[in-house]
Parts: sequence; structure tokens; C-alpha cells
Amino acid sequence: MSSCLKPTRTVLLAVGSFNPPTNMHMRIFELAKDFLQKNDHEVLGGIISPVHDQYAKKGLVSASQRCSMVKLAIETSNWINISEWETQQEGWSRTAETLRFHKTALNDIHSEYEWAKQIHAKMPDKESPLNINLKLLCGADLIESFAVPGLWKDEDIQDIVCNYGLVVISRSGSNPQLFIYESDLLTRLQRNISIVPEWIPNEISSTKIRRALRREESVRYLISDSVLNYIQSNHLYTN
Ligand SMILES: Nc1ncnc2c1ncn2[C@@H]1O[C@H](COP(=O)(O)OP(=O)(O)OP(=O)(O)O)[C@@H](O)[C@H]1O
Ligand SMILES: NC(=O)c1ccc[n+]([C@@H]2O[C@H](COP(=O)(O)O)[C@@H](O)[C@H]2O)c1
Repeated sequence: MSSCLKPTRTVLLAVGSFNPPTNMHMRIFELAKDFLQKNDHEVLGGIISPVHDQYAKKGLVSASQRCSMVKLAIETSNWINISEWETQQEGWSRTAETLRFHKTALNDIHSEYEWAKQIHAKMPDKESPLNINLKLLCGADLIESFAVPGLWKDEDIQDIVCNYGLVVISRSGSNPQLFIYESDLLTRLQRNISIVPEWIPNEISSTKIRRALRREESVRYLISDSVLNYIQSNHLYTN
């Protein structure tokens, strides 16, 4: 901790397809945790929330397969959890709804969700109110998608940034500082946006992993061996 302030209890939540989960998905959690812990946050846990099947992005394998792969990917982490809540809803959930649900469940000490129990187990004193903050963790491409017409509601962007906060990891080909500067709304809210540089940049993306698999090229060391075994056993991403 960098000061004697009482640290803010924080949980990080990442939304996305995780089609498949890559080593970079795990890495962004580590980068964000390091950054926040140096800035007076006590990071209690991370949550990966795979998107619903109805998101229907090209090449999306089933939510059940994506959840199975995320469970394998997080096996080596003692603080990143999966929440299957989004995949179990009737349809696709807006990210603001996903954050609202998870923040409420995290602040309920009696929550029955496994990810909430895992995170509560990390808290020595469980005095009410729990005061757990939830932040949206994303790569710079996700915040840049805020500018795609019709994709995000302005009130959702305001809600996400004001009431939760964003931790943005830099990604090759993006410039989150410039993107914030060009948006009046994000400039106004920028004290709730942390931009975390990745000083060891690489271009791992799920798209590139799927492409390599389709071409029968090796993706070893870009995704975990257990995820790779699952993909091969289930003949995913072959064409
Ligand atoms: N290499 C990376 N650097 C920084 N952030 C990343 C990286 N890969 C994924 N992320 C972030 O992880 C979150 C979930 O990612 P998602 O499942 O959409 O992966 P993706 O690699 O961007 O997928 P796709 O290539 O299928 O569009 C997003 O916020 C995304 O920006
Ligand atoms: N309006 C919104 O809340 C909104 C819009 C677009 C994408 N998203 C989320 O962002 C993530 C994007 O994932 P991909 O990068 O894999 O497309 C998904 O989890 C999706 O649900 C949310």
C-alpha cells in the first residue's frame, strides 16, 4: 500500500466473449491488481463474466463451452473467479445491468453465488455494510467501442464510469488517452477511469487464436495448456 489511508475494497469484473480465454485475459487482471494495490485499493478478487449466447458474434462457441474454458484458464489463479450469471439469463445483458447485479450480490454477505463466497472468504472482518466497490476491467478496445453509434447508451456509459469506475489496459493499436480527450462525457468523468499501461505489449487476441487454430498453427503458450486440450478434444475453431 502506498499510504496510510484505509484501502478501498475493490473487485474487478471483466465482460467479454472469452472465445477462447487467452493468457492476456488473465494478464489484464494481474496488471490491474498491481496498479490498484499501489493506489490504495485492496483487491479482493476478480470476476470473469462470459457473454450470453444471444450476443451472437461470428464464430462464438456455446456459452457452456466458453465457461468450461474459462474455468480451466483460472485454475492456476487464487483470486480470479467466473460468474455464469450472464449466460444464464433469458437473453443478452447490457454491461451496466451485469455490473449492477454483481455489485449487489457482492455486498450481500449471504450471497449464494460461488464467486461471491470466494471473495467474502478473503475478508477478515465481514462487518456490515461490506462496502465492496466493483470496477469494470477492460482493454482499450472496449472503451473505444463506446463511440460505435447505437452500441452503448449514454446513460449506461455515465452509470458505468460514475457508479463503478473503469480500469483500462492499453492495447496495441489503441490510444485510450486520446479517446477520452475526444469525448466530453469521458473527460468529465475521467477521475473514475484508470489507464494502466502494458509495458510488455503483445498482440494476443481471441480472434488471432481462432485464426491460428483454423489454420492448424500452434497456439501453445498463448493460451493455457488445459484450454488448448479442451479445444482439441472438442474440435473447436477448426473452421
Ligand atoms: N491483448 C489484450 N490486451 C488488453 N486487453 C485485452 C486483450 N485481450 C483481451 N482484452 C480485454 O479482455 C476483455 C474481454 O475480451 P474479449 O473476450 O472480447 O477478447 P478479445 O481478444 O478482444 O476478443 P475477440 O478477438 O474475439 O474480439 C475486453 O475488455 C478486452 O479488451
Ligand atoms: N451496451 C452495452 O452494454 C454493451 C455494448 C457492446 C458490448 N458490450 C459487452 O462488451 C463485451 C464485448 O465483448 P467482445 O469484445 O468479445 O465483443 C461483451 O461482454 C458485451 O456484452 C456491452
